[in-house]
Amino acid sequence: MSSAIINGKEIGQEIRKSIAERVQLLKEQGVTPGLAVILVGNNPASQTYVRNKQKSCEAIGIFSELIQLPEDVTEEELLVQIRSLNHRNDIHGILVQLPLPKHIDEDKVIATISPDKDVDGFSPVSVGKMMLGQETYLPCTPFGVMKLLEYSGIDIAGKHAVVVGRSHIVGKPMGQLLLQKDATVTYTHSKTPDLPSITKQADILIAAVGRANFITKEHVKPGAVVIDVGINRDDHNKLTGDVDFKAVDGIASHITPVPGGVGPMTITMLLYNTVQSAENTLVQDK
Ligand SMILES: Nc1nc2c(c(=O)[nH]1)N[C@@H](CN(C=O)c1ccc(C(=O)N[C@@H](CCC(=O)O)C(=O)O)cc1)CN2
Repeated sequence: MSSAIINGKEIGQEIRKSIAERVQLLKEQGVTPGLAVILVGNNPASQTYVRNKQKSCEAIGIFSELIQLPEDVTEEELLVQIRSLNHRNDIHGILVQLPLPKHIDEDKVIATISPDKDVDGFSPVSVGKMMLGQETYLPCTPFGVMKLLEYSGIDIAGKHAVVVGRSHIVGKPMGQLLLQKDATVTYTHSKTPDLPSITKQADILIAAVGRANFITKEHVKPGAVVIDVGINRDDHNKLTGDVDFKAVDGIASHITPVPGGVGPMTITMLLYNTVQSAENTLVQDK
């Protein structure tokens, strides 16, 4: 029997409907949520993601502004743009599309975004608050995975979750969010010896290693929930996840496809965080 598919496109659409209602309520109170997106250089994948973010904003009534900077922009020029956006009342969320060119210090750039507008949830303040379980903007991809599990009725408490990958933007926060929902979390990565012996213990397996088809049937316990965060392109530019879907289908109880799984949720949660930020300004004004 095939595994149940967790459809991120459908779940994302459902969440976007409720975000759109919140946008309407904000507009009735004189606030239009605004997102500024900074894109440096000509990376084709980044251009696509940014275009999709803008289209998604437009579809639900969020104002979006694109700031395009050349590949050779200096770090200081980029920081000047961010500082200026930090002060604008019509901008509630700021994101810098990653990756950045090598000559720019990504950490410094992210730390310059005001924590109040850090709708990507990447800044040291946001990460620190998340670690402490305090209210903050959660990083969009792991936040989206949590919503996929919730909407699919998958219990987390008491489950063994294994995260494969330790990036700042997915692997590390993913484990933290699962831990906060009372999972027992094991972090693994590409250098973990005998990886299958650990991943095979997972009730919930998160693949966020950034290698096409890295997770095969030898890694998966029958009945596990498999979440594929990978966005890899093969030589023909075909999108492939970190999980060998065909091999794992039928072994996992639930699985996310690529495309159409986690990816659409990343943008949905960005919209969610931007609207949350706009709502926060109303609370602060009171
Ligand atoms: N500032 C940020 N940079 C990057 C982030 C991020 O969250 N913030 N994440 C990724 C890229 N990303 C968003 O920026 C992203 C990746 C994939 C998708 C998505 O919808 N994927 C679709 C397929 C789309 C396609 O055909 O290419 C899917 O999986 O169905 C959305 C957003 C790195 N940078």
